[in-house]
Amino acid sequence: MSHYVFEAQEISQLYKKGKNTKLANDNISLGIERGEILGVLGPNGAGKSTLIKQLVGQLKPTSGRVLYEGSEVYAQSRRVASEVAYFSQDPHVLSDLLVMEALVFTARLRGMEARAAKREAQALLELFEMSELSGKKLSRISGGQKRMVGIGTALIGHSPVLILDEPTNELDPKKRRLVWNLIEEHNRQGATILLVTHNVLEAEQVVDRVAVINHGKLLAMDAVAKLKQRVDQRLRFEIGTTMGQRETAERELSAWGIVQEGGENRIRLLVEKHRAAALLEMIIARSDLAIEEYSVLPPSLEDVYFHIDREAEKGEALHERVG
Ligand SMILES: Nc1ncnc2c1ncn2[C@@H]1O[C@H](COP(=O)(O)OP(=O)(O)OP(=O)(O)O)[C@@H](O)[C@H]1O
Repeated sequence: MSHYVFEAQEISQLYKKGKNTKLANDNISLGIERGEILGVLGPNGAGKSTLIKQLVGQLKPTSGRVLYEGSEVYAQSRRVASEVAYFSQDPHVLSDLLVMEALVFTARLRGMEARAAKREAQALLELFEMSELSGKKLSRISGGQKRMVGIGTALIGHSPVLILDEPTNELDPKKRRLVWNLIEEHNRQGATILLVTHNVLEAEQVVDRVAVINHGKLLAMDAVAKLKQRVDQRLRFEIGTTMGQRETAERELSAWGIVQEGGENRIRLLVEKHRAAALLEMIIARSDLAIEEYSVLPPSLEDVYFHIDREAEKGEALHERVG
């Protein structure tokens, strides 16, 4: 048995619409190891959903091939459908069903006996604190509630492989925590899990390895700790400014390190360790910068992600200049 559950071999995806073409994935090779949680990180439009659709056999790569358990994914679509639970970003195929029906129907498709399917569906709805919605149509419940039903359909029946595309989008903090716990629990019970998310800070707590994708290219793939070594000579400054004053502070701070998106009046800055003391002195001395609070932290997976992306962009710019 291959130790890879899924393996992508040099896959590319060229979307064509009239005269427009888009190379969504560019020569990606990767393997998903049995029993791991692999996180796929990348900004909007990076090519993550395209990669997942290729892996599960919904989209045939323009070139390259995808193996599931060592053989071509297309040659075994029924096996993939019964073993791989896929939670897509748009899980509304079941929207004409009632909440309970959607869960039971999915469990039955995975081979569960009717009574066991109903029991598990009820248990999941109870856990989600959504039992009172069991007789409601999916099209009549809120976006977050629909997502939870989608998560339920991914979890019900305990598939050996889970593929989750943005599972915690639109969820409130309590539900997000619940979903991350359930993902971890399924993994402890042996499931291999592929997880696409923008929520890097939360994903960091659960993933074993991370693949970073941007512009259709695989920029890095490694264990979280290994990736963090790339930025371990840096510190993260979290800075809050007076409302409406962020830009002034940001202009000054950008000379000190890599500025990341932080929010309306927040700045996140990745700074080389040897410059941190001088930066602190500057922050304390310069009251004109309207900095109200600051903290200094070790780098997170999110910092690694920004760093890898930035390095790749610098490389590409250099490539363009040379080429
Ligand atoms: N069916 C399609 N036809 C043409 N272009 C497409 C199609 N699907 C995706 N694309 C384009 O391919 C690129 C990759 O899209 P993809 O959906 O894989 O990105 P993503 O990383 O999942 O993004 P997001 O995080 O926003 O969901 C984007 O530029 C997108 O506009």
